[in-house]
Amino acid sequence: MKVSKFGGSSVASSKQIKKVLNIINSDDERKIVVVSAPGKRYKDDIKTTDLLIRLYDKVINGLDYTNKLRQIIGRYEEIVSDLNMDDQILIQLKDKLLHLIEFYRHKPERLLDALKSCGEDFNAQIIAQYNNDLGFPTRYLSPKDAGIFVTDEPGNAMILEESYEQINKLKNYKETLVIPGFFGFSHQGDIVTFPRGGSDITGAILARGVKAKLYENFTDVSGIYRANPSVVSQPEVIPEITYREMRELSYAGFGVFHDEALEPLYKDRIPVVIKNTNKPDDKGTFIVSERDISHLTHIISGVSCDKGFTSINIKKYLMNREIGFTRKVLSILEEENISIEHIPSGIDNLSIIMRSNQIRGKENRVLKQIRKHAQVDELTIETNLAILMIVGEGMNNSIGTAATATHALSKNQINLNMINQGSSEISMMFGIDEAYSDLAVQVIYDEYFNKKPLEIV
Ligand SMILES: Nc1ncnc2c1ncn2[C@@H]1O[C@H](COP(=O)(O)OP(=O)(O)O)[C@@H](O)[C@H]1O
Ligand SMILES: N[C@@H](CC(=O)OP(=O)(O)O)C(=O)O
Repeated sequence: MKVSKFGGSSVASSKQIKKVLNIINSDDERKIVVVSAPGKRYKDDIKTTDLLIRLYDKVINGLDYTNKLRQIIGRYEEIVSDLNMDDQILIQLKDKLLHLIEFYRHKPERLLDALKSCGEDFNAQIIAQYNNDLGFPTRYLSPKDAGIFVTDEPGNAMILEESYEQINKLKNYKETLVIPGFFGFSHQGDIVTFPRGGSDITGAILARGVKAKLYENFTDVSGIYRANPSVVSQPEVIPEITYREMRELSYAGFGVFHDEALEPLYKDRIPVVIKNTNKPDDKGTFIVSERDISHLTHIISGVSCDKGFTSINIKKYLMNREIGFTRKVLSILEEENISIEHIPSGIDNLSIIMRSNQIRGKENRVLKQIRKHAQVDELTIETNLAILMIVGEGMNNSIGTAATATHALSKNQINLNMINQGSSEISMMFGIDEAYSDLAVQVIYDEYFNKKPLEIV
């Protein structure tokens, strides 16, 4: 059995939905289908999820929201009418939105999640009904009926382990199931969404639950490129990549597959393939637990860069001798509920790197607390930092990877604020100024994929 997830661009219009259904109906093993909300039909289009967030903003600010409501229903109206379906369903969708607005008006966090979930929920209902009308037995299943129970953290849900037992029973359905991505239900019965892009997570949860032989993730590109295609022109597609390589690359900005979607998959070693809805015969990229690195064509698999980091830099003479120093500093961040990403350090210095949105608005308080409790010699804060990540299983067995990268960056006047090599030795991380992030990816791509011969020891 395969679980197949179709992203927003794959279900953005009736034309795309027909392609999706051709793919599903051409393979009997595609029994569980996860769909996103209608995404962008063209470059400057607005995703339905973003329209729903705008609707929420209007409601919460007491503004007239009729136009926003019309715009959202308009997305589904276009699909329903192009598919020649009965437009009665549109009345139900509108009533559902109005009911949610009324019901949760005084519970903003609940309202936001409930409205956001409608994007995928409405699409799943329409797609299931249309395929069933075509004569392919198909059933819409809500995440509640599918057994997707999650933690009660609005916008940031995590699957509860006990869900998997109920999800496993989905194997018993005779029909093809269409399940909306992006949300689950708390034990109290509330809708709770995953982080943005979270339909990938729903697909992964279902794939693990039914122990699928393959999790297919259909999108608008023919696999994972070695670098973001909006930064590097026509990058190569990666044929095969391991979970841990993918985790590091998606952490640092490979938006094509959600980094949290790997977690449910890696324990049961369920392989993933990223494929193109518009070119389903292209091979795509396989994400697997292990790959043979004895005949590598490239030392590194890919390069990515993510912006929006902040670094707190601390210097203190004899820091290495002071027991509990790092703990003292980290507990200040913990008290402020700030999660941190990296802690590169030396004998007398320590940097703590976090996503800027974690510390925004709390900077002065945090610095004041560090000064007060840690008696440091120097304390600075750097914003607008980017993290450049060079990743590849081949790095472990090769020499000179770091030298090649640093040489390429320095030749292009890109200053390195920080270098960190993970103990896994499959990645190297550089802290650079945000302004250089695109250039850094381009020069690393050129260095490794446009000319560099292999040197394996
Ligand atoms: N390294 C990469 N490889 C492939 N696509 C990437 C990469 N980095 C960023 N992307 C972008 O990810 C997009 C697909 O992800 P997403 O927009 O979430 O698709 P979907 O609508 O299918 O969910 C691609 O169109 C591409 O622009
Ligand atoms: N629709 C949600 C969830 C999602 O996964 O969408 P997409 O498949 O378009 O990335 C979002 O926009 O965040």
